[in-house]
Amino acid sequence: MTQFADQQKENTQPVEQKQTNKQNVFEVENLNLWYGDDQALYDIQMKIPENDVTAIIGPSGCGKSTFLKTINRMVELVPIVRTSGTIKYKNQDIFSSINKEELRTKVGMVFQNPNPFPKSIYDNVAYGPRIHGIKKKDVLDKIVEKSLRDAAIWDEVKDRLHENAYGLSGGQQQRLCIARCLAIEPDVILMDEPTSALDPISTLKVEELVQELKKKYSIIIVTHNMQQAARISDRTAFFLNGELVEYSDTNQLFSNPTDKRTEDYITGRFG
Ligand SMILES: Nc1ncnc2c1ncn2[C@@H]1O[C@H](COP(=O)(O)OP(=O)(O)OP(=O)(O)O)[C@@H](O)[C@H]1O
Repeated sequence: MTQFADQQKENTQPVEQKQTNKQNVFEVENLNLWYGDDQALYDIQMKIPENDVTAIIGPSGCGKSTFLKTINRMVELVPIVRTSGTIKYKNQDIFSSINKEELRTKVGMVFQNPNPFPKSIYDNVAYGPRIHGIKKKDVLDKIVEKSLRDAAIWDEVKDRLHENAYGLSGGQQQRLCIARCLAIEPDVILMDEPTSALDPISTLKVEELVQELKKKYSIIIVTHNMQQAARISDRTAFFLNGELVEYSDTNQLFSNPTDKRTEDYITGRFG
């Protein structure tokens, strides 16, 4: 574990946007978002590199989930939402150059509570590919096996693929949901507190899985758990009251934060 800083610092430095050699999967500029008259995100600027694990931390209500749901346009399911600013996914403006369905195929999402469909394990994973027109059994069989293997759950379910997914434990259900997400071949996986409903052993399995998945996917994970962010992420963004206060390499953010508010939060002075 990284040591948290305990030095007092002046709150004068700008949000760090360190350049990396990697391409960015997302480039967010001047993003503002309102629910009706209430503003939830303020002028967010953020470049998210590919094949990194990017953690989003911050106290309850600071806008973490809203931000996550904005970058795959799920937030628009709330009718009163209004946004301004630009978000580019691989250089394409997500509001004008790519349609929502295509974006959501490329940017999959895993939620806080495992939410398998009331179907068999097999049919849960085959659901997305079938919607995308894949009908042949041998092709679906391969996709299902590969997705379950990549989600590190194949060995546990290979002999019960046609049993109902609700018969799995919570941790297994969450890895099944990750397999379901992988089956549509996304580039990016958004995870909204994916382990907060899981026991410590299931949490560890999902954390290990995230480390494997980042070899192929870019992962953006909202977590309340700062130790988890420190363990599994390459970069961390700290949100507070709808603002992005600090965004940098995870080691730096936890060991040498540039903003006093970040330091207060990671040292447990509030939140
Ligand atoms: N559907 C909605 N309608 C109106 N306001 C909303 C809606 N969803 C979120 N908000 C408001 O937007 C702000 C940010 O909420 P959000 O859920 O993004 O925060 P969060 O950091 O993810 O919180 P938590 O850690 O508790 O999940 C809060 O003030 C919240 O009340």
